[in-house]
Amino acid sequence: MTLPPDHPPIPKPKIGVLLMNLGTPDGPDAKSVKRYLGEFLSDSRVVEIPQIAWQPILRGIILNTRPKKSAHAYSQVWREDGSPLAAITRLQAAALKDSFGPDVLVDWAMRYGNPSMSDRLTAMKAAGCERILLAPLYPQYCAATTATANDKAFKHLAGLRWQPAIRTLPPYYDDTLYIDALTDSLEEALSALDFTPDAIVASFHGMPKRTLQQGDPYHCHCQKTARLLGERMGRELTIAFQSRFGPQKWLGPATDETLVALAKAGKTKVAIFAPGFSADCLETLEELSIRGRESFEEAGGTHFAYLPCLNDSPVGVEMLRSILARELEGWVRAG
Ligand SMILES: C=CC1=C(C)c2cc3[nH]c(cc4nc(cc5[nH]c(cc1n2)c(C)c5CCC(=O)O)C(CCC(=O)O)=C4C)c(C)c3C=C
Ligand SMILES: [Fe+2]
Ligand SMILES: [Fe+2]
Repeated sequence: MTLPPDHPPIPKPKIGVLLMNLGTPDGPDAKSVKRYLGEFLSDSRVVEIPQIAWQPILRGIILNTRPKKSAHAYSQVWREDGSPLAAITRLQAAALKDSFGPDVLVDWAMRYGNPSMSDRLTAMKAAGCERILLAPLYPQYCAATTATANDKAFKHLAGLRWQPAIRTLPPYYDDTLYIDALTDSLEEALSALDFTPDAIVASFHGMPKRTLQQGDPYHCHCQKTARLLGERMGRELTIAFQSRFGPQKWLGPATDETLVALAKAGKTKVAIFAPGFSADCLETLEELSIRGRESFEEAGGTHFAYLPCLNDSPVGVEMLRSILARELEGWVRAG
């Protein structure tokens, strides 16, 4: 059908899959980190203190002290292709690119920083995506991660005359595909070690404890992932929560304290991994692999191994492909 000359162009209908992760600074320097943290920590889903009280603390204290320290941490893990979190998410999107047929576009975006969700959603619309699967890459649901990523996408859609139809990827913390992928990945990494760990620590990102009482299912999702994984692997896992921030009480036990307690209890050989992160990042490569090792060894630990996230490993990508394909059912014919 030919359109009248004054009709806006209508591209061939397509489907979009948007992988969404947290975000990261553009560079490992204090200025970039300050910009990133300013956006991240101003999100009221992340810091649930009224903005009128929080912004003076954030702008007056935190953004004048933390960026320099964090920039140093980022510089220790920065790769040739950029921040690990962004580089790995980009590789995951590239690996999934041709998975769902020629009419399905796969792209990626960050909740804070670049590439921005608005940019990538605009590009998807321009390419003809009339249906979009938003995929927050967080296995365990948390308002501070999953919900805010979806919120940001919906805020962008609120400005569109012609909105695409939307689906969101549910959390997959207890999905057999995820538990199996973690099991395969961990067993391979454990069999390559030159020691047998006395303990295996599953470290999840922490959250303020009151979010559990307020009804966020994050804590329960983490516990269930660890239980299912332990059952599947036939070994006990030690669960811990990392990255405490600010003076409030956070979910525990804390990862740093757990590592020290293990070493002091004579469990001097430890392997640690972070099942809640779909990609290695500052929190795993610097906080666990560098600083975690230091505190463990200072407390008397002798053998320490950090086991990588699923990242863009074949088993990790295959798991993502399967859960995304399931969410696309009815939009894309199986095949
Ligand atoms: C109140 C503060 C924070 C909450 C709540 C929080 C929740 C949360 N975060 C992740 C995943 C990641 N966080 C990362 C970095 C990071 N997180 C906080 C604070 C909170 N996180 C800060 C201040 C930082 C920045 C680094 C620093 O200055 O220490 C990252 C890594 C980003 C990267 O660039 O590599 C991830 C990933 C989850 C899953 C979560 C709640 C469940
Ligand atoms: Fe965080
Ligand atoms: Fe719980």
